[in-house]
Amino acid sequence: MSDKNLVARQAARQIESGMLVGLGTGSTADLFIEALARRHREEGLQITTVSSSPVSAVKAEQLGLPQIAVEQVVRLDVYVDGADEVAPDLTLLKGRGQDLVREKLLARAAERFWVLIDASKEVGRIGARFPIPVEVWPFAWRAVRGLIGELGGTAELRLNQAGVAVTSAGGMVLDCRFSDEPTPEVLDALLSEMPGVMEHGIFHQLATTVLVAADGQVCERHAT
Ligand SMILES: O=C(CO)[C@H](O)[C@H](O)COP(=O)(O)O
Repeated sequence: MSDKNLVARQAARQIESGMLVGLGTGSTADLFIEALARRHREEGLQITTVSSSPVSAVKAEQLGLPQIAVEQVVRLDVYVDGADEVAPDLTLLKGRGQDLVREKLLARAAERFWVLIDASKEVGRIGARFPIPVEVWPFAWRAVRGLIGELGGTAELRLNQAGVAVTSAGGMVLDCRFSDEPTPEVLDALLSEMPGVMEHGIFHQLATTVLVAADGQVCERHAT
């Protein structure tokens, strides 16, 4: 069994009947949705789910998981998702999947936020491997790129085979790099208050537990 599958199953085992569970997006989140659906089907686990993206919503529906719309959510018991990078203080980098707005909304509304990774996602600092995704209103992308430049960063408009990549919330994505990198805390604050920004991929002080799989074992790291 792959490390991703192992960590997904371990997280699914920790879900209890009666919970409202937020479903993340990505290949690890997909494996968690499958493991959760198996428990619902075979063990009669009674749960309600809410999805962070149309892709996860379709998957949950196909597997028969009860769902509510994100519009109905005020608080949820647990949000479970993957990440692209995890720093030692449990700051995350997310957003390769382009569903940042709902992902952060659910992560913030959750009592607990469990992050599922394999050890390859652990980094010394956020942005070590991937650029920081910044989701922008389409009309604002050049202006935001200019503001990123004023902070000493560079920003590249994300493209895909169809041309410009458009997120599930209708935004465009600037993949940003900072040579003289501000701390994640400072960058989080600067990007969060920047006009034209819908959301960004730094998840600071949101994860409560990171489940890390390596060599067939899962260990848990908890926020202090
Ligand atoms: O942030 C995300 C989507 O926006 C994903 O959780 C992240 O990209 C990890 O994906 P995967 O589990 O496929 O490695």
